[in-house]
Amino acid sequence: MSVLELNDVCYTYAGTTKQVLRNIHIAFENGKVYGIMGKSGAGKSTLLSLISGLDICREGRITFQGQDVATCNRDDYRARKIGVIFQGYNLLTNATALENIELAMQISGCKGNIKSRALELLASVGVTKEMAKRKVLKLSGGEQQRVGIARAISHDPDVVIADEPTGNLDHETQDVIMNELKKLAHEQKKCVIIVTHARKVASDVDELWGLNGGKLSFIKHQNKM
Ligand SMILES: Nc1ncnc2c1ncn2[C@@H]1O[C@H](COP(=O)(O)OP(=O)(O)OP(=O)(O)O)[C@@H](O)[C@H]1O
Repeated sequence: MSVLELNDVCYTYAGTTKQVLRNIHIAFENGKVYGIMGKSGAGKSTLLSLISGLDICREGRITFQGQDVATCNRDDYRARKIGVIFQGYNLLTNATALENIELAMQISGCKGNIKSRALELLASVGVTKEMAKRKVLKLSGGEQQRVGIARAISHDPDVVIADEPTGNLDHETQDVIMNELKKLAHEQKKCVIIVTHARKVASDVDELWGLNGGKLSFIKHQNKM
């Protein structure tokens, strides 16, 4: 069953006439990694803003577990249902890896022993206790992105959105981060949606889609599935 569905979604920015997204239909399921490729200006960021609840879908419908995202409490939706991973990591650079996770957990209202849960989360993506105590700027790009992944899943969202998550990383580290994202889908049964230009990443997802001229079309399934 799908966790997130887009039905006939169109989008035009206020004050403009060009339709940036045109009649988008897609159903995302838990346990899969989706890749969305498209040229610069194809509408990828616009699509992610709608999916993540940063912007409201006014034409067509986006539903999360059957509920219309446009009419639900979007602060709650963003704080609890969706996790986001950014190309530039967007971590608090003056804070340690552990503090980044603890803060995210406090903001999203997590209860219990936040420190030990944060350390567990970091360990689950390969960040050791020693690394967790370092300021994030003293971590490599790949290590910072692991912290970014831990933060994105710190409130246990069903859907994890990654915007060019490996864009700043070398090929070997791209593989490591992709493996972490695949683990989230295949072992933790999250729905992982990756927007990417990287062909290597695109070749490693379970379902690949292309965004072209505002239209989303299916490209392929991963044979390994
Ligand atoms: N706030 C805005 N107001 C008006 N038009 C916008 C706005 N933001 C984006 N656009 C236009 O919408 C289209 C899609 O932009 P979007 O940022 O979604 O593309 P993208 O595929 O993410 O591009 P890139 O890969 O370069 O980040 C572009 O033509 C862009 O100029």
